Amino acid sequence: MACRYCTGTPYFKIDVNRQKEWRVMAKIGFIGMGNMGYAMLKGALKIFSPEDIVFTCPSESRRESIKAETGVDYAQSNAECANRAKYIVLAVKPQVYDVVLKNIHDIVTQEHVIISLAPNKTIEDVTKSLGTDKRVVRAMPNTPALVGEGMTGISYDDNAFTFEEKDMINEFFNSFGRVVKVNESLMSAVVCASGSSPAYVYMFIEALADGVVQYGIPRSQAYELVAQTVLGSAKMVLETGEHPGMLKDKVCSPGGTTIRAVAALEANGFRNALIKASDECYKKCTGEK
Ligand SMILES: NC(=O)C1=CN([C@@H]2O[C@H](COP(=O)(O)OP(=O)(O)OC[C@H]3O[C@@H](n4cnc5c(N)ncnc54)[C@H](OP(=O)(O)O)[C@@H]3O)[C@@H](O)[C@H]2O)C=CC1
Ligand SMILES: O=C(O)[C@@H]1CCC=N1
Repeated sequence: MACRYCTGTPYFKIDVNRQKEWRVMAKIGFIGMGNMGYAMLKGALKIFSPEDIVFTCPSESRRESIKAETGVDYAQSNAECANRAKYIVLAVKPQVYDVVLKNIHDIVTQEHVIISLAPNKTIEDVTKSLGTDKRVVRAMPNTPALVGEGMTGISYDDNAFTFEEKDMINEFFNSFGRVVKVNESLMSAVVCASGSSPAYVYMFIEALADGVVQYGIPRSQAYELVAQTVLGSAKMVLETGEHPGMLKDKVCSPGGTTIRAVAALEANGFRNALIKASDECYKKCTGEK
């Protein structure tokens, strides 16, 4: 028998009375509980209570373990999850979007707010699948949401949502970090800036730690030294408002250690490597070869 998560139709017939019961039970429904869904859930629980949330994912053991860990109840199918929440987060890979959107197609109403996380799916793509009267927010969060330090870019049609809904959308994304609203044409650039870039930041931390472990610092101390430095430097940019170049200059004593390291980075194409990484990321988002 086909798995209920893989078929295009809800696996059960919707019971109208049960539907009403579900509707009042949770505000936010996560479909998919992988890296991003779990990070957002954990972050959101710093503000929302478990009763405000419902989730689903195909693996029963994962559903049980997340429920045991967080107290958040799960739905047994995508359709049930959509039926139990107003704000539905599509935290699944783009490859399974079609099947998930078919699962929830008959459940989603004009009252729902669909939050789509896939980098290459436009608001129009999702509304085409669900019906053009359906309301979609496109969002690009990142995994630091897990520790309440996420960064999310969002895009939506201002006229499609009430003030209360816009407040709730902001409250939700702010519950696990910061949020900025951008024009949808800039969402691929947001993927490069904050969606994918945590991976390169971890590479930076790992490489810098490798560099100093050579000189005898224990690895755990190397990670602490480097990670706190990244955190502090990021905070300087956010909180002082100073240009990153000025902040860099303040570290580079004339004839000192830092400028020598900076020169080595420039000689090895440090900035260029990051700009080229953004180019590749952008191309992947937009489908360009
Ligand atoms: N990871 C990241 O840093 C970021 C990811 N995103 C986007 O978020 C989305 C999710 O990514 P990510 O969390 O990394 O992916 P994962 O693969 O880690 O998680 C996907 C989740 O969806 C579940 N799933 C698979 N098939 C179905 C189905 N048919 N119905 C319901 N659930 C299903 C998976 O279950 P199972 O594991 O059992 O297959 C898993 O729980 C993607 O669109 C991604 O591009 C956006 C920003 C950052
Ligand atoms: O790599 C990806 O496709 C997803 C989107 C942004 C981060 N992870």
